[in-house]
Amino acid sequence: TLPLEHGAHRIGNRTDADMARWRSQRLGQFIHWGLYAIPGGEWKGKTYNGAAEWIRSWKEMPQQEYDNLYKQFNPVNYQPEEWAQQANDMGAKYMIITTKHHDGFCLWPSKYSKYSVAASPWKKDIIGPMVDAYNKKGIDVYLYFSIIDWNQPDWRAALKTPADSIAYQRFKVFVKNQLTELLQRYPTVKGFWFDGTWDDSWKNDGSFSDELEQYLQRLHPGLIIGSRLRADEKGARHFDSNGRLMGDYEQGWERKLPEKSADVHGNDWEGVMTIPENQWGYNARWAGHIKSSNELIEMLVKSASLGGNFVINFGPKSDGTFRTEEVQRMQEISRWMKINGSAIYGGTDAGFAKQDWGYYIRKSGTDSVYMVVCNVPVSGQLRVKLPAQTTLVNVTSLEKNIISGTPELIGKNEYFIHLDHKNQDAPFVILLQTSKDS
Ligand SMILES: C#C[C@@H]1N[C@@H](C)[C@@H](O)[C@H]1O
Repeated sequence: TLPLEHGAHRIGNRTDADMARWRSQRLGQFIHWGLYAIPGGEWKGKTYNGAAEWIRSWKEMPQQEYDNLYKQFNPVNYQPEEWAQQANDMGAKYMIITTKHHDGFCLWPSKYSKYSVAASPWKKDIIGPMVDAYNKKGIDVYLYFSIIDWNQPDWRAALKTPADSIAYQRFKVFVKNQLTELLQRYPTVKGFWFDGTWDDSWKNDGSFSDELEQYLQRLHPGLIIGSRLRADEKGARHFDSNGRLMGDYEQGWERKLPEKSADVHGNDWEGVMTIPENQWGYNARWAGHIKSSNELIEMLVKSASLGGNFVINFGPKSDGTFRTEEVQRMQEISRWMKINGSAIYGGTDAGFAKQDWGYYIRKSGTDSVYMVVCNVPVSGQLRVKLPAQTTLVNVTSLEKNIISGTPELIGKNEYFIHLDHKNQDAPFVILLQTSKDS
């Protein structure tokens, strides 16, 4: 292995209580909210094909006009308690909020930037009431923070001249000041979700990102920071030049999920997912494929079965309300989680071979293994193959009228579970109690 000063400083997952709490939560809510919700993907009658929160980068978007949108930010229907209530009903155990996206607009009245809610008609802090409302519901809060900041004159994507380096030095002080300010203002937050760390200026400064991460951990012990913050001294991101994960969990699963256990190498990881194909901020016109609640539930189940967290993204409108399709999905997921949440919370990779009918999830540290059935076989029966020296003690379903009769033993550690449940309109869950043969 290469001698790295700014590569991974820990081999293997964190074992402390803060990380165990994160690992048990499994379902999160991402919220992308900011000035981009005002145009909502449209500008002077034309629609922007990319993600709505990137509209400022659209060549036909006059950037000065975008930057002046702060004069219209006035979310008169913003009700953080309602946001927290619907997230709690959905079963989210943590929430990630964009404090500042790439456009640099701060949803808190930062001392270090004029480009914040303080300059808008709204004037007031958005983040504080949100953190309080979610924490009151027992939901942890993580702060999304974009390193890219199109509003800061000292931001550079690359350092081409000595003047660039001097400006970027000032920018790094600005970043450290804002992150310190966020931790001082919102001491109950559990971590940062960094983004916008792909440019050369950041990638080629592994020592700074390493020192910044250690500084933040000292300032706020237990802080959880994913692999997207850092680069090592050779510019490697997420995994250092020796292939070891940097940060506390793999944070690269954006709009995609691992397929099998081998894809995550036993690391903690988190997948973040949009409901449309690629819209994080509010877009008035959702085009293309819009994921159903069943699709999102299956992704959540798949993530838990592979030992990872799953975070569903929502993009509130500029007035502070949520679009109907998003409210519908929160309500449908809420109904499913109220019946089946025990299979998700504290769930992890069961170590069983994947089956066509769905996913196994082990309740961490126990012999309880949940079967989440997404595809009922035409035979109407489910094959269950247990590891060697394992006996099936009991089989129950989390809903009534799922299983018919008792499981049929068909060979060494292999059973058929016969189903009563024919018309499947959502995944259903069967709990296997197993025991190790003495
Ligand atoms: C690209 C990109 C960004 N990363 C996602 C989490 C959104 O914030 C998107 O704008």
